[in-house]
Amino acid sequence: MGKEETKTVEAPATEKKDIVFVTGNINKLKEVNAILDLDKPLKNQKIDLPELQGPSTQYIATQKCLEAARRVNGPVLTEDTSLHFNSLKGLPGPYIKWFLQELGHNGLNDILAAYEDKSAYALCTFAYCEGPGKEVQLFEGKTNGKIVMPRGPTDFGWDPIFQPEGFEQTYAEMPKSMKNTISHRYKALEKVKKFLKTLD
Ligand SMILES: O=c1nc[nH]c2c1ncn2[C@H]1C[C@H](O)[C@@H](COP(=O)(O)OP(=O)(O)OP(=O)(O)O)O1
Ligand SMILES: [Mg+2]
Repeated sequence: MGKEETKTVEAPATEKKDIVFVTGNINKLKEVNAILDLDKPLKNQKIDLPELQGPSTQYIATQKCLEAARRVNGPVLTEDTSLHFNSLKGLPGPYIKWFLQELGHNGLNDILAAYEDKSAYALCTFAYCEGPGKEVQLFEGKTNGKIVMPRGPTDFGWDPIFQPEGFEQTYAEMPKSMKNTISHRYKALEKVKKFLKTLD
């Protein structure tokens, strides 16, 4: 009887549901786990969530996170990455995935051929939602750089054509350990880390 009682008292500690990181992108997951370096890595569900078009990266990130919370029915973290060309007033921005898919690295360079200014910035937006219909909180990280002809391994998105400010290498050329200390994702995760601590 005493044992039963003890169990009941301990229950609240495990009542809190684990946060699920919802992404269809394996490379994001790898970087997030490398950067967060938690004792207990984030749980992951591979769902390629629909992404609405919208007036801002914040709007798109918020809607995606709400959809993730609905599907998982619990606390979720989602992430959106956009790549903004300054000459194009920030485009392709959140639509970079489709531009990259259709045009490739060379095509993205071609778009900028008409402009002197090749500067760009990578923006990472993490979104947290505790459950269906709950408020969404956003955490942003931004890294400035420029668009260059592709250099380095081609295993992750537009890494070969993004050269961060202050570096001679593209994201793709530098060791992962270097990218993970200067990247848009790293900067956003610094904020996520602080926030996660407040939940403990
Ligand atoms: O650090 C990065 N370095 C290079 N490329 C990157 C990076 N991070 C995202 N990417 C690519 C993937 C996708 O082509 C687009 C973002 O689109 P985005 O919707 O956020 O990613 P996704 O659909 O692959 O995964 P998710 O299921 O989390 O939405 O930029
Ligand atoms: Mg996506």
